Amino acid sequence: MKKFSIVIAGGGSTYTPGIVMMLLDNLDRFPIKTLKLYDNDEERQAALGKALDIVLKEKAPDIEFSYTTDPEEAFTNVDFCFAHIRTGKYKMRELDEKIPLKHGVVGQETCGPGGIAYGLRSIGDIIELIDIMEKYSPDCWMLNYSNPAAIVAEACRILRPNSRVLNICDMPVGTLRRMSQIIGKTPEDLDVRYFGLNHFGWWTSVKDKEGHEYLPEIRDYVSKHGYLTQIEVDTQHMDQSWQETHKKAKDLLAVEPRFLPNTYLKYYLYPDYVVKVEGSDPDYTRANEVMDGREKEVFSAAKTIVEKGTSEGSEFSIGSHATFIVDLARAIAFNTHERMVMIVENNGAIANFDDNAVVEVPCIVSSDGPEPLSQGNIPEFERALMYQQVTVEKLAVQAYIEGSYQKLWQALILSKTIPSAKVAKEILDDLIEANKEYWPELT
Ligand SMILES: NC(=O)c1ccc[n+]([C@@H]2O[C@H](COP(=O)([O-])OP(=O)(O)OC[C@H]3O[C@@H](n4cnc5c(N)ncnc54)[C@H](O)[C@@H]3O)[C@@H](O)[C@H]2O)c1
Ligand SMILES: O=P(O)(O)OC[C@H]1O[C@H](O[C@H]2[C@H](O)[C@@H](O)[C@@H](O)O[C@@H]2CO)[C@H](O)[C@@H](O)[C@@H]1O
Ligand SMILES: [Mn+2]
Repeated sequence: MKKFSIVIAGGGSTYTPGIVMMLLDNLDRFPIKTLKLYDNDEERQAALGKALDIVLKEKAPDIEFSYTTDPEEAFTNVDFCFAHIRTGKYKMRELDEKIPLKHGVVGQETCGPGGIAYGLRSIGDIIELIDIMEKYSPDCWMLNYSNPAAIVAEACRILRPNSRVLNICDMPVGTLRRMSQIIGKTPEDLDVRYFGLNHFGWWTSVKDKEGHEYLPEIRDYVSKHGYLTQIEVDTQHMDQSWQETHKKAKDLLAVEPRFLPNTYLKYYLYPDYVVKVEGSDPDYTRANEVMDGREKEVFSAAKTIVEKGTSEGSEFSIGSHATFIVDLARAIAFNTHERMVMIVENNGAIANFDDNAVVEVPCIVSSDGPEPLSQGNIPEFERALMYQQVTVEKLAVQAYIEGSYQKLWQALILSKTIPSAKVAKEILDDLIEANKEYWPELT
């Protein structure tokens, strides 16, 4: 079997060890020749790189492993770039969450004003990464997890329409894992129909390979418990705030009882609840929870491995969300025609939605990339919500490209998370100040 060369961009990410461990667990399905880490923060990446060097020497000495901050070295002779960068790091995520909250508005990584702010920081760095990849390895595919995926994907569609970049999200697979537990199956047993935008969608069917429809059974469970399941499905997302999110799916289902909701809809359908009842603490948000939790755990595990000179007894855990990346890379590398929920240009997949909208739908993935599967017409309620949100995403990208204050203000006004043009302006002005180092100048 051919061996592949991979660069992980955002090598210092908290997800890097989980992805590397998962790659090692799948070497029989996806053999690796070279594995490189690339980051623009040398110190952060080296902390993980040194530990992973030890892990790889112990577990897969044949793989050529290295880490670098040099783009040419990182991107030369690679088949795949797995990208998960965070422009501005957790320091800026914290501000994305805290600034809106100060104005009584949802403060979230990818939704509402925080997501828009993050989007305007991410676009430039992602486009730069694509250009570097194309310069040094023109046939390379980028599997891009970097958030906010909806805005990043729209920017790629406009600015690099022919590039081999696939923007992806693990939420659909993560939630399918929960659904499969509810009905005593595994995700591999199930095929779904799904429509929406990234972090904004609904499942309309969950069937096994014999064609049995499980939607009613899952809906019945979700109407009582949300997606909360008894088994620990995911070591990284069991914090209280995520439990609340999975539970809240119950109330999302009440709004549209026919379909199963993506949990991120809570920020748009229950923003008042999120801010006032759920206990969004303006001084301690998810960014703080992640810095005190996942980031500390991952970096202290790395430190222990380096100090002991071995990974025995203090191993990194396998990233549960990371299997999606291997399945996707395999689909491209081996033309597997796997069915996966992907972020793509609509082009008729949702019949009564704009062709040029970036949507999230099931696709068949082959060596040519994803081919969207038709989801037919969607109901008026969902269509209207989606149209409002996709316009937010389009305006944000246009604002970035044109340097337009007006368009960014309009994007914020249109976000269902924001109550008025006045509040939108106040938040925008605070975000501009906080993002001076990262955003284009807006006039
Ligand atoms: N799409 C999804 O469903 C999904 C799932 C999980 C995580 N993510 C995303 O993955 C990313 C990483 O998340 P994290 O919590 O581990 O963040 P993190 O801050 O731990 O890691 C991000 C890394 O990217 C690096 N970086 C920033 N700009 C860069 C650039 N221009 N070039 C190279 N490296 C750069 C940083 O130095 C940092 O080491 C985020 O964008 C997050 O939203 C997406
Ligand atoms: O708040 P964070 O940084 O812990 O997580 C934010 C990411 O959450 C989603 O991904 C989850 C997924 O929902 C869960 O099921 C599991 O598989 O883990 C994923 C993260 O590894 C979301 O899709 C991402 O876009 C967010 O970045
Ligand atoms: Mn996601």
